Amino acid sequence: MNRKLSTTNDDPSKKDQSTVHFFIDTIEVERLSALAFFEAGEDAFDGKRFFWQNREKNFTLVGLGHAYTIESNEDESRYETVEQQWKALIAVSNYKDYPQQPILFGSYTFDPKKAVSNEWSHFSHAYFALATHQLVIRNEKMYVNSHIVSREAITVEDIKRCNAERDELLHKAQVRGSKSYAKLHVTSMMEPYKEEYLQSITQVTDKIKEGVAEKVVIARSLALEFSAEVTASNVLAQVYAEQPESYLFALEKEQNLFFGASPERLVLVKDNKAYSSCIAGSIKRGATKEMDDQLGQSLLNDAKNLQEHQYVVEMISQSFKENCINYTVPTAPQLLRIRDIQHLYTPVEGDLNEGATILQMVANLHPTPALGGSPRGKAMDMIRDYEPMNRGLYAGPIGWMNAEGDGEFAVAIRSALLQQKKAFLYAGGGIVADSEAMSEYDETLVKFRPMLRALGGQLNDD
Ligand SMILES: C=C(O[C@H]1C=CC=C(C(=O)O)[C@@H]1O)C(=O)O
Repeated sequence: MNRKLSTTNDDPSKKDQSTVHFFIDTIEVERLSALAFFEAGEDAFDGKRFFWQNREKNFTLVGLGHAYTIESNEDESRYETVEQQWKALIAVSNYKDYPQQPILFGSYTFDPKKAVSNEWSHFSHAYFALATHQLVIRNEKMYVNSHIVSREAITVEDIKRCNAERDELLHKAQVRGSKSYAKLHVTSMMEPYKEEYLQSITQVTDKIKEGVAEKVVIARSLALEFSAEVTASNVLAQVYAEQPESYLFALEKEQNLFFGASPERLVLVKDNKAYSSCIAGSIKRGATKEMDDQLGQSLLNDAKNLQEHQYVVEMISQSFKENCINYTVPTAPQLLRIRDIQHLYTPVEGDLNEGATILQMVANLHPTPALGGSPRGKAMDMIRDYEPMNRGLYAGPIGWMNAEGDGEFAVAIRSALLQQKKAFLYAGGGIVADSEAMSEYDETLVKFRPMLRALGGQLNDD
């Protein structure tokens, strides 16, 4: 076990120059379920927890409690604000003395120019947290970090309290394990603004034919109600069991839980290399292997989907060209098959320019034409004008970064917002000149399916 008292330096907030103290403690643990650790925080840290697992399942991060939060409602500068505050906080830490670095986790809304409203009113345009107790499981090794950040001097008593709290959580998680939950009971399912959505597809298609934009992604929501309050641990356990091949994420803010299972990497930065993925163009899975292969082949040869995909490849390649010394992009897409859907997929990777950071990449890449459109500015204007809802965190960047600037962000699709007895699910699709409203509608039904299944809801054809 490593143990050190806090280090101090200037305040990370630009506004206040008083001293900040940052205490870190790391212990290595064994036999701990990430879900059980999340659940163990249910009483003491309700509303202040997060969960992340990467697509490859070799990195899991769970956060309980907030040692430090960074929020911003700025438009252009929200990426910079998070970056500066995190760097300033890290500068006062002695993280190099520990086997596990502190990690900042959080998410950005899809569109900072659109005021957060309706179900999203509790969230900021940037919402990040350093956990009080942070579990990291990486390549079979497990570490729990505890963090205290304070303007007051950190006393031996504070550290004792923090360690006792951690030991209590570990005991709870190890002894109880993760619970098994009864199936959730949905009492109503509504499609808000269905007519407006169908109409918006026609309007957007007409505008694209007029040459206003090439591609615009339009989304809609489903609203569910349950017979009883649904807990975050319950939902997370369902998502965990149901979506083995995606990024899993969950982020609490007070009584709100934003969660999902996304196939889409926005960017991974590791040892000065950057990796992104172009995912656009979709078709359902087939009931038999033959049907599945036929559907996959027809997707690989479908001009409309290839066009939708190509806009994403061009934009992400351009971003890599600007931010990397060199980069590689395969010449043709392959299939990415996940439980409910198949996508066209092109991975992109490159060696980052000196000094380029993960949040600069996130700012540069988001929104790709897989969630916004092409050209970006025109597509965003059309989403603001025609899409009949507020996306909030849906389709925004969600992920983490460590003290040395490595990290990963996914695009928060296949996602939902849970508010006790209510949930809102979100899905969209790329609209090009020859898109048809009803087939776009059907595609959203396929994309709703993972979160709907996790929440115990059913579509007519299930
Ligand atoms: C907008 C969504 O998916 C995007 C990502 C992959 C494929 C897409 C498509 O084929 O339209 C969408 O661009 C969503 O899942 O809500």
